[in-house]
Amino acid sequence: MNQWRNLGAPSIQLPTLPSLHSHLSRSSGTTENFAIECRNLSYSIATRHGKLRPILNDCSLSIPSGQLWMLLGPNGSGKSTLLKVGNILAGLLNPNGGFLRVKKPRSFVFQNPDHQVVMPTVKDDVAFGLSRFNLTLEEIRSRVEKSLDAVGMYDYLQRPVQTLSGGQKQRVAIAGALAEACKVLLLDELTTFLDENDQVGVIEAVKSTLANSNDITALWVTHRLEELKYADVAVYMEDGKVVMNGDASSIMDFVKARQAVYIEQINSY
Ligand SMILES: Nc1ncnc2c1ncn2[C@@H]1O[C@H](COP(=O)(O)OP(=O)(O)OP(=O)(O)O)[C@@H](O)[C@H]1O
Repeated sequence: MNQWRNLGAPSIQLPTLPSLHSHLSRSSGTTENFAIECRNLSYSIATRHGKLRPILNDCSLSIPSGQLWMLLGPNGSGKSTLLKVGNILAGLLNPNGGFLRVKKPRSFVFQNPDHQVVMPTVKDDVAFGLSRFNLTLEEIRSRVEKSLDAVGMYDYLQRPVQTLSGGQKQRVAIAGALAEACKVLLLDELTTFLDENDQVGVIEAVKSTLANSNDITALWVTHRLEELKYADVAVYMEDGKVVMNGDASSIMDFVKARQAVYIEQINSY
């Protein structure tokens, strides 16, 4: 059973920060317009020596519905962990403090395309998660077709999944989430194993899905600076913290400046 299809876990409201929560409600009137909202979120793991090791430290983000946000940062900065905490469903991870709300239904799509598809054909794969809803065959067919159309994979309806490229598998996985009426897509480095064509195909599929829906939101983890131009907002993380968020060009400048400092340090040794 692939986990990305599990939907419907409750939003969590963590026990701390009552004053901050009431401040949010007061200042914005409502927080309902945010698809993902976290405030001062922390997550630690217990080490073998019984100590707590912080992985996420005081992270705050408010992502409005309908937007594509990208999460960048060096290896180990906590990007995937933040996404997994946002996925809370199936008890994947439990944060230790802060406030988190993620709109439902939400789906998590993983890095490796071969872990996304489970059924023999494209249409069966997209229909797979719909069996637990009380839908007629006609409704299932309509949802499968519409969601494949949304990611540009309608013509592949009958194709055996093993004949698809990595990027096409990722798009089928996203179609599966859309068929289940997913409102939040949590996308973890989907383009890592893809060639340039597939990379562009996947990100453009996500972008056009959001543009045509208005209320689907995506949080996209990436290492690729060239993908930033698709983002409404980009977030840079370091050492488990959100260091900065802003438009693509300001984050690009920031990352390049960070890289320049790093290279200078290496060269000075
Ligand atoms: N279950 C775990 N047990 C121990 N350490 C963990 C666990 N999960 C994450 N970590 C550590 O937390 C830190 C953040 O990991 P995470 O995978 O979130 O980083 P990332 O920014 O997504 O990295 P990358 O870009 O390499 O994928 C890393 O140092 C990682 O080793």
